[in-house]
Amino acid sequence: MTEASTVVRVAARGEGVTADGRHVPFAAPGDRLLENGMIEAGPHHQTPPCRHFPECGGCQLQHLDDAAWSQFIVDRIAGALAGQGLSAEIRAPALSPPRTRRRATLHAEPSGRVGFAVEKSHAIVDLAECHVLAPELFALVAPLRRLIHVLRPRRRLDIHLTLADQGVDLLVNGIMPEGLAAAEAITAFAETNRLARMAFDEGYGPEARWEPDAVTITLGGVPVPLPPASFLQATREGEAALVQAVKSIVGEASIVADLFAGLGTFAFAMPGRVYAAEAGREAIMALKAAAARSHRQVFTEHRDLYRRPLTPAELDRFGAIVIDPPRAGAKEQAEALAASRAPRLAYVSCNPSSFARDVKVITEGGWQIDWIQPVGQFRWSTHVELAASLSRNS
Ligand SMILES: C[S@@+](CC[C@H](N)C(=O)[O-])C[C@H]1O[C@@H](n2cnc3c(N)ncnc32)[C@H](O)[C@@H]1O
Repeated sequence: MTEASTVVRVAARGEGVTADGRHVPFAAPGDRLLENGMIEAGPHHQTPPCRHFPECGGCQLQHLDDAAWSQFIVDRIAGALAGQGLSAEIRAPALSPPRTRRRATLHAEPSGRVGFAVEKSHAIVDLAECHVLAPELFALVAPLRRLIHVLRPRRRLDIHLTLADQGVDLLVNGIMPEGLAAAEAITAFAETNRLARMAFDEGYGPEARWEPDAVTITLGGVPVPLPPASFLQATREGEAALVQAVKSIVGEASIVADLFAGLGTFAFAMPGRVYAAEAGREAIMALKAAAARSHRQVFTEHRDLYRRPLTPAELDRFGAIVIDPPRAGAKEQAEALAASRAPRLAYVSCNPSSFARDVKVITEGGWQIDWIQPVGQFRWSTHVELAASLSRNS
């Protein structure tokens, strides 16, 4: 029998919850809350691997072993569905290993501190180690610190790092360096660290100061031009798990719609003809150029799917539909999907709450959820991603 003080689950924000409903920070399922307020570690409580945990805002769940983290992900999805009166088969989550994050935003203070922001604060943890970033990204932290001392920013900078085909693509927001000393320091930094690109943006758009070769990211075997700070799935492993799930849903459909297509993560993985819609101008132009160059049958449309969702009649032309909206979900598009007669739908989501809300609308139109593949690509964080298979039942 479970004691009242035993932690039985992890809440959406990451704290443990006891059988009698008390919230306990940094407690894992199986831990016990003692009378003196201390936690007695249970079998799923692991020693956090990083010295910066829990101050660093990059991770919230390093005290959970992988089994408990998986269960958290499944519970989060099941809970969001239950909130809408829904349930579904939820498969075992595909977890990305440590040190595989290929895209991250770090912050730098004028003092030279470089790292993630402290949870619920503006302070920055000066990173001495990181167990989630790909080694290529982490290797830049110390050299960045030295560069910041030369650039002498007046305010905090946001540094977007992306691992591209040619190396790391770095975009620094908040400064446009001027003068010879800065120019020389930037060139030396980019050259020594073999950067693919280094760009700066002070609010008027990115300006590349280093880009020896055109920067690309290969998606589905196609090198796609990579605009600075583009959306990409956070890890290669996460991308592969989502792509595999989407491919199994789409099957042999000869024409597929990829809605909220980004740079074409799913469009370029599809076997047949693809229609790709995306509101980001740079992204859809990159996708279009890559499709033309690689002779892929991908038809692109620069379209705001919140203001102008595909209509049921437009959707009915496709053998399968893939939708991967931002965190807010796709309320307007979900309403049209509910009325569409397209046979298959792959809904990819980074937010179980908006997913459940949209899927509720879609199922009311005669669809059913076949299964859900969760993906944990933000290791030790409370972010949850998923790909869901839906088909018409009437
Ligand atoms: C979660 S990302 C998915 C991108 C892509 N499917 C991938 O896996 O790389 C969501 C995409 O939706 C785009 N987006 C945001 N709002 C949009 C809108 N109103 N209409 C169309 N696309 C939008 C973003 O630019 C972004 O590329």
